[in-house]
Amino acid sequence: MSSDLQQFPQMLTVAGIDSSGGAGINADVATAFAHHVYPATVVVAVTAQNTYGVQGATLLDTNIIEQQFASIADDLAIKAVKTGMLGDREHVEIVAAALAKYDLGPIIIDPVMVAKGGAKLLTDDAITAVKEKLLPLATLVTPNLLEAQQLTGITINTPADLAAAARALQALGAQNVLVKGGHGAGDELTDYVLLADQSAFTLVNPRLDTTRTHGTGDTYAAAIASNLALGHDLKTAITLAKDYLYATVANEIIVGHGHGPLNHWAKGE
Ligand SMILES: Nc1ncnc2c1ncn2[C@@H]1O[C@H](COP(=O)(O)OP(=O)(O)OP(=O)(O)O)[C@@H](O)[C@H]1O
Ligand SMILES: Cc1ncc(CO)c(N)n1
Repeated sequence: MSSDLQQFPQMLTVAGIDSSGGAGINADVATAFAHHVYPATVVVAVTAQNTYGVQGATLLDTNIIEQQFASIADDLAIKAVKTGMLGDREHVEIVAAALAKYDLGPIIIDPVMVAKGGAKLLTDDAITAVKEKLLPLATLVTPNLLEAQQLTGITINTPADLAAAARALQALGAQNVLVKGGHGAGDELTDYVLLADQSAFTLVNPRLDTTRTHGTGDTYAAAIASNLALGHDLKTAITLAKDYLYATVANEIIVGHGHGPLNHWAKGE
């Protein structure tokens, strides 16, 4: 369908719902709204979780997942898409097929594998499908250190290892790579970015002394997708997203008793 009316910036998140509201689709929607971007959602999984951990998860029937994509593609003008929790191999493949079928703009793949409390959000046998089906579609892939190691088989101990892992992710087909450093040691956290033109840069921030970091990875990728939907280039989109993420962690809100959610009002814009 077409219209001459100027469409409001729109992004799509393809992920799981978090009953406690802090991660997954909930974080993505909050992030998009805070960026004045309209979020559409393809729900892949429903989770029962809170700030202590994940108590249950159900993957939706693949037919309704395909239908959600079709409904959105028939009507909305999506300018960027991000994926989060995809659950298992079958769901990774269904999502990859839909991403290849529809033009949804730049594709951010957040290869979510394990939740903060340690619960698995992706089965082991799905990792091959992520590598073979999703990464070749990725404008940007945003693994944390553990996910980068799982996807590449490279143990990351040094900056050289980090650079090698990012290159290996490009070799698997991702055009641009952001390896997040939240799981690193020390007082400073370093994210490493390798762009398609082979230029690389780091984003360094102090580690904030807080346990309220539920949904940091989701929020980061959703902020990048939102910035791309707004028309920013990728480097600017990543830099602005990092600023947004830092503010949401730095300005704590007290919700729950474990790894609490972020403050999406922190920027107040
Ligand atoms: N305590 C903290 N202080 C400041 N920044 C943090 C903190 N924890 C995480 N971050 C930032 O959040 C971003 C995402 O971190 P991380 O590597 O933990 O991703 P993730 O494991 O995908 O997150 P999630 O657990 O939500 O899936 C990184 O840029 C990291 O620097
Ligand atoms: C639904 C969902 N997606 C992603 C994560 C990882 O932050 C989570 N805990 N829950």
